[in-house]
Amino acid sequence: MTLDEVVRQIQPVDQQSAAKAQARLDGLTKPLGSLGRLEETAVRYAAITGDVKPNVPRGVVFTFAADHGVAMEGVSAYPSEVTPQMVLNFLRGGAGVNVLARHAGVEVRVVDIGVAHDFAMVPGLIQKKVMRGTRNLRREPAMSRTEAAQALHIGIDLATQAACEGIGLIGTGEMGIGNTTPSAAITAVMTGRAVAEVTGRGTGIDEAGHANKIQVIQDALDRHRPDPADAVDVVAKVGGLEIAGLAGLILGAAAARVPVVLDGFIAGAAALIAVGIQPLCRDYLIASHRSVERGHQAILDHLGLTALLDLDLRLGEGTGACLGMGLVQASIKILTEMATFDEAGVSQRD
Ligand SMILES: Cc1cc2ncn([C@H]3O[C@H](COP(=O)(O)O)[C@@H](O)[C@H]3O)c2cc1C
Ligand SMILES: O=C(O)c1cccnc1
Repeated sequence: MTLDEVVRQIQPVDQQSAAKAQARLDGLTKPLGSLGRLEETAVRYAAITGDVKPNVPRGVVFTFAADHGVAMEGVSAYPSEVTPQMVLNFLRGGAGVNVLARHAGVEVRVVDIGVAHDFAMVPGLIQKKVMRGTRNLRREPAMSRTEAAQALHIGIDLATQAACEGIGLIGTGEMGIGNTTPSAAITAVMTGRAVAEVTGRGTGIDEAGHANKIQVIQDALDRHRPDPADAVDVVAKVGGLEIAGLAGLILGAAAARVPVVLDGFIAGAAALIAVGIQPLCRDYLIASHRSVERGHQAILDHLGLTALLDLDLRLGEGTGACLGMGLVQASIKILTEMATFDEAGVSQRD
């Protein structure tokens, strides 16, 4: 599918199914509205899928890995070698996302979309490398428009394929040392906020490192002047391969009517790009948690989303998404397994 085809395929969510799900929730044995955000989540699931009696879906979290030329500017507390090292850790099942995915009963799929390392044939790794890391966005565009489009398509294809396999819930994950820098750049451009307002400390840089990171991002925006009305331009000039891949994943999932559970700040930046390309895909998003990273709240506000959890997480990988997917599963069970007042013979309110 071309990007235009995917964009055209995305439809508004189904308000009739939402109303039916809400009516069922209102008839369950509990004070009206008392399951709060869980009810809202079940309603959103029904609106997205059009299914008012859903089975608990199979879930997959996609962890896209890529490197960043801008890491050479000292914007991260960790070296770029960590990116491929963590990819191998994901494949062995030893990372945070693996643990929380097992806890939620969801699968992790690890995608090399642009790691600056040549992996041997590693079992389980989805090899889709567009290039060995982006260019240093302080000095030149991170990617060409063609490279960004390639990364978007990889995400679209993976979501489309997952939907064909019957996957009913998709989570976003990422790994890429330096990637809070392009994410903050995207956030500044797409929300119109000042760079300092949306730039945080990522893996834990100090005060001086933080000031440098803000300057690096400001230099990039001054140099490239990305056009907020053209989200592909933004992700190409100041983005990352995993961010473009995740934006494609969101678009592909929305086109297939599969709900997407967003992780934290980097996922949020990808969502800004996806929604910039097709505003309708916003309604296919569920925000799992509010990240510690400064700027994440600005993204949630811009998208009109409220996070389900606030656990002071700042890891990424898809860790928060796994927890959020567990809550989506819980909300579906409430919708389908709980007894109504009639069924249970419980008296309704006067
Ligand atoms: C061991 C380790 C595991 C990680 N897992 C996710 N991240 C997270 O930290 C990085 C972003 O922060 P920054 O922009 O400051 O580099 C990304 O790789 C993100 O996924 C990790 C970082 C480290 C060091
Ligand atoms: O919110 C996130 O996704 C995040 C924050 C800091 C570092 N890595 C990821």
